[in-house]
Amino acid sequence: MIKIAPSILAADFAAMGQEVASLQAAGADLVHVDVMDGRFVPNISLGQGMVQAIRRNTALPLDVHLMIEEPERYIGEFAAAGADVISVHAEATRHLHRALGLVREAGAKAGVVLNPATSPEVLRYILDKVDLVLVMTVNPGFGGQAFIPQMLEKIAYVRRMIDESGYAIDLEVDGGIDARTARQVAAAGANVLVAGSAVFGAQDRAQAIEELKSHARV
Ligand SMILES: O=C(CO)[C@@H](O)[C@H](O)COP(=O)(O)O
Ligand SMILES: [Fe+2]
Repeated sequence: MIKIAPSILAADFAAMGQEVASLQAAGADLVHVDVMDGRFVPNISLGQGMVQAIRRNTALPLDVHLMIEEPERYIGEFAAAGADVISVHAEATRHLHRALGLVREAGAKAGVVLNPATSPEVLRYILDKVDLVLVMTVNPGFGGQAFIPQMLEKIAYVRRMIDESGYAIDLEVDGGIDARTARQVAAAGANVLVAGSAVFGAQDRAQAIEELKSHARV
């Protein structure tokens, strides 16, 4: 089953309540929330207050993508704000294993994110600690970037690692996902697709989500 997680980075921030509320009826499975600190990535987006406000406007699970240095400092606050999944970048913490444990202790599902240049080998000893692996298909920091095709090989490699581990772990991809790349990433083994521009840039969001799902059915 393919799940679509629209990224609210591409939404109208001045109308976030309505933007988020419209997603469930449009067929979204999760709401992807990009948190950027201006240090780990060269952009600042939103924080715990916005996550709380989004929580009040949807029953969909909140998939919080932390693009912040030393994410362990804020895991408790994002969990309290209503995050269902909290994903931390492997590159942003010295103690990835501990950070993932903190996410689960805080009551959220734990995700680990890999930048395009990061080897999937970093997952080798932590697969028992994660509910989700997120393979970045662009360099994090901005919406609307072009998909990096070399990531298809990494997605397929991570899919094999997950299947061999025997754990129930989602494989998410993020960045440059449209109908064409949706088909490619799903064929490589991804089952959760983040889409910002492809959903919020469409005239009809329900149609855009259905189109992504139908292209990903392989
Ligand atoms: O985490 C990020 C960017 O850092 C993403 O979630 C983007 O917001 C996805 O946007 P599109 O590439 O789909 O427009
Ligand atoms: Fe993201």
